[in-house]
Amino acid sequence: MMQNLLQTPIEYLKGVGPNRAELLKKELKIATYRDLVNFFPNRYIDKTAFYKISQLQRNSSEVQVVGKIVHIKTVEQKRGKRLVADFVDDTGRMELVWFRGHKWIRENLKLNTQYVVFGKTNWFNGMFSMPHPEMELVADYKKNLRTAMQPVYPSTEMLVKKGITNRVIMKLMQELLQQTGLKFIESLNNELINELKLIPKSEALFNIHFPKSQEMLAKAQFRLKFEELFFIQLQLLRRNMLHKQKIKGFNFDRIGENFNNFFHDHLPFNLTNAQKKVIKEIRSDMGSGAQMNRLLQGDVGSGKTIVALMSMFIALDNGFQACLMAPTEILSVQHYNGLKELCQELDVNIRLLTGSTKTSERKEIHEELENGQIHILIGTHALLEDKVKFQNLGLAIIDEQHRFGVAQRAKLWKKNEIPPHILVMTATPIPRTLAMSLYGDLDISVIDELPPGRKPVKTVHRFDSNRLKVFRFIREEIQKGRQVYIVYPLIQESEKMDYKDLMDGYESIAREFPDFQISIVHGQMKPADKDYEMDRFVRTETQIMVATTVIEVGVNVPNASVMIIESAERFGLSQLHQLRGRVGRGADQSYCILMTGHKLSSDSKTRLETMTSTNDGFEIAEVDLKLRGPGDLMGTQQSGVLNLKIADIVKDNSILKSARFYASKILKEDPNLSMEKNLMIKNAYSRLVKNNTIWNYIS
Ligand SMILES: Nc1ncnc2c1ncn2[C@@H]1O[C@H](COP(=O)(O)OP(=O)(O)OP(=O)(O)O)[C@@H](O)[C@H]1O
Repeated sequence: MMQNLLQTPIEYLKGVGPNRAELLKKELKIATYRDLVNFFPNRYIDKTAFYKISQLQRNSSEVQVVGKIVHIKTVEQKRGKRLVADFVDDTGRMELVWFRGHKWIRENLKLNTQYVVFGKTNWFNGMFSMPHPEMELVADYKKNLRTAMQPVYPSTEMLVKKGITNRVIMKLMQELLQQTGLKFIESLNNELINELKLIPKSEALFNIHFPKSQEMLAKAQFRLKFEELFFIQLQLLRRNMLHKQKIKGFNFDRIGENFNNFFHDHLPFNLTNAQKKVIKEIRSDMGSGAQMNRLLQGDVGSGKTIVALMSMFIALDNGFQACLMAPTEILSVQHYNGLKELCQELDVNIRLLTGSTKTSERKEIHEELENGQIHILIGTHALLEDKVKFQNLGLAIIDEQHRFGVAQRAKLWKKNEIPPHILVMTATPIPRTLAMSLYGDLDISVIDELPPGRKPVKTVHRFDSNRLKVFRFIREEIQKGRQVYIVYPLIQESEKMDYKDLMDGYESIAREFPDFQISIVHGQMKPADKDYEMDRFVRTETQIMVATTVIEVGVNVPNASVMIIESAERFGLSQLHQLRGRVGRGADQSYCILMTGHKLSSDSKTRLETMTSTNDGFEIAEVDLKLRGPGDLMGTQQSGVLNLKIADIVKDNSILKSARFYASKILKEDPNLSMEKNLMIKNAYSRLVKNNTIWNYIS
């Protein structure tokens, strides 16, 4: 019954009718009573205060005054006519002004009758004037629904043009909430309501539209934000839980020869505590009987590779194969060389498969993979091809999730009847709260500690006018035997201009340093040429690498100790941090120099200051999130975190944490929400799952 009422088409609401219904649907996607209830104001105007005309301030914004019109006249102006009314109260006089709608106003306004007027005032010709005020007879004002704060709803030009003003929406909302008999079913349990001191749902929905006070508004907002985030988290956590129950995984409970051998005899350094913790988490996942789906986050240089390798050993020790997939050829080769070196003393067969693997070798790899001779396969997305068949793939590691995406992850799954365990590694720190929502389907491990003895990269900001000094510094470093990166921005919209910048830069550097060898790498080069240039730099045949951001991800040249970033104001924070991560990988002191012109926006300044003040990727990611909002962070588009109606993933961080905490607590105690006390939650949850939109649970 109540469900039905909420689903009532909006044209049945008094005051709507077919034309308005059409408009509301088109402009605001409001088609039913439910849609209207869930259409929230985006701000509120405080209407508790009344001003006397004598109290008006020249810089006041919106004010409310009671008085009467004593005279109306039309004033001819160069730019057209305007209608001016003398409006008085017992303290003074002001003018109400209209530039449009004169006829209607003249016919309808009553002289010498008390009105409440509301609007912005201007100081003009020695007097206050209020253009196009909202007006209401004091008599009506007393009758109508009053709230301390007037809601202001999102609107469109078309709506205003067609007369669906904010006032009209308010009226409709009032009609809906007070005249239709709409009632809302509670969707949280008493425990939550009591513990968090939440107000009842119906009160929250009423106060979000017509707040009785500042305090009630805050309570309404809190309740609805909590509820929104709570149900999202409940859904994510439950999906994850069901996945674990449903999707069986290989049970790797053996820790055998490879792992132990390596751990005891061949580990080149002591693992950090963070690495140990993460390996433990992975071990326990792989031995749990369920399929692992884990995201491994670790700042640049935090030592993810060794964690990947030891996880692969667990698969090998249980008689299975493993693979590692990287987004580019350069990175695959780098991983291949690195892992091969680490495994020198072990009886482990590692192979590399990329787009440029020769046909004969490729064939051999295919065969040896199928008959189990290859233990570990490393490569690019060439690994995803159907021809690549494993004998028994037990663990698939994906480096840099963002470049692959969920669909490709799924493809890896299909390589076996039972899906392999999946470990996704990323060096782009994602703030924890965002990660919770973005990767709700993955468990998350974080390496939050750098190996000991790392010297933090010294980061400075220099203006272009100081370039000569910077050049001198580059020279000194190269003379000490180090190598230098010089990076130029490359954004798609002005690819041509960027290309020109890069080439101009290259030429001026070549002129400045005729005695040094220079590599150049950019996106328009053929992969083979890129690799060739990169390789020269890796082998220290060149001292300077001029590049666009193609070198951003994962390139490892420990001897490179200086990173110069040109037009640094044009880079996002995460990108700057990634670029900086290319130096500081060896024993030497490293430097990152951010070059800019003098004109900088305040956001650019914040970014540069953040970079020069911290090396902590997670801290940087938090600032980035605050500056840009989640919309610009990679991967968010597809995730639905942006479809939040009332909560803000950045500002409501603490509500999100608490929502996550309680969702998880409830599921732990009552995984299927079958307990009596969770009935309300269960009902709301089923509606949510059925309709696949969070906000349909409101009812
Ligand atoms: N516990 C440790 N103690 C000392 N050195 C370590 C430790 N763990 C890793 N390293 C070294 O630190 C360097 C960086 O490690 P690795 O390449 O695994 O980082 P990463 O997390 O993959 O970073 P990036 O994403 O930037 O490539 C390597 O040279 C590695 O040998």
